[in-house]
Amino acid sequence: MRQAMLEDEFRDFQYSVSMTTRKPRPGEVNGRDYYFVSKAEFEDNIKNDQMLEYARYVDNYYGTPLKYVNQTLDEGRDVLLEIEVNGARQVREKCPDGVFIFLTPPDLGELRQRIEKRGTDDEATIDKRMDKAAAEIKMMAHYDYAVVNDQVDLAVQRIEKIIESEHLRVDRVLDRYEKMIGAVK
Ligand SMILES: Nc1ncnc2c1ncn2[C@@H]1O[C@H](COP(=O)(O)OP(=O)(O)OP(=O)(O)O)[C@@H](O)[C@H]1O
Ligand SMILES: Nc1nc2c(ncn2[C@@H]2O[C@H](COP(=O)(O)O)[C@@H](O)[C@H]2O)c(=O)[nH]1
Repeated sequence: MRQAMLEDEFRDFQYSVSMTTRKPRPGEVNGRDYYFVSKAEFEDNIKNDQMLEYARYVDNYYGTPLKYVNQTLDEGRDVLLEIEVNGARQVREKCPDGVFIFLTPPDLGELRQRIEKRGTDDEATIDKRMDKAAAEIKMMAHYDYAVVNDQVDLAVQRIEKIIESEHLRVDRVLDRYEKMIGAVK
């Protein structure tokens, strides 16, 4: 589902395309779903400080290239990162005003069925992904919101509401109102 659904629903937001050393799944397109790179290329990006964050996840690197995120934020637009928990912790440290949403399956049995149905992973990899999923749920306390992905359209609506509300937070708009008051003095 990745960005196809999200971009459709969140027209004002830019989805950040991650970099990974994972092999593309059937139908995945380089530069749209991920930048698929070699381990050496990924490690070069780390060495050259070109990643906002990165992590190892089930035998592969995943990370967010910094350049695109900075460019989008400089244009005054929101950036949507869909990343695992270790990366999210790094982003929290670097971007404390970010909003952190924990997206969770209805339960782990359902998640296993979904991954099996996708048909892209062998049994050992599915086991590793399930272990990760269980461990990640323990990190939920470090997030701002929890959204259950029971149905994609409902999950999207919940995320959209969070983003809308976050834009209305006083600490995000106060500056604008103070300028308004200042202008009439
Ligand atoms: N609400 C849902 N109902 C049914 N199937 C779903 C739902 N959400 C996701 N899926 C499917 O479950 C599988 C695993 O989804 P999941 O979101 O974990 O992986 P993904 O979309 O490939 O991206 P990523 O793991 O990188 O976040 C995918 O095949 C996805 O299409
Ligand atoms: N830390 C990061 N995690 C990422 C990034 N892009 C994706 N992910 C997460 O990896 C797992 C596995 O993804 P999959 O496509 O192989 O199923 C999943 O939890 C993604 O959210 C990233 O840039 N940084």
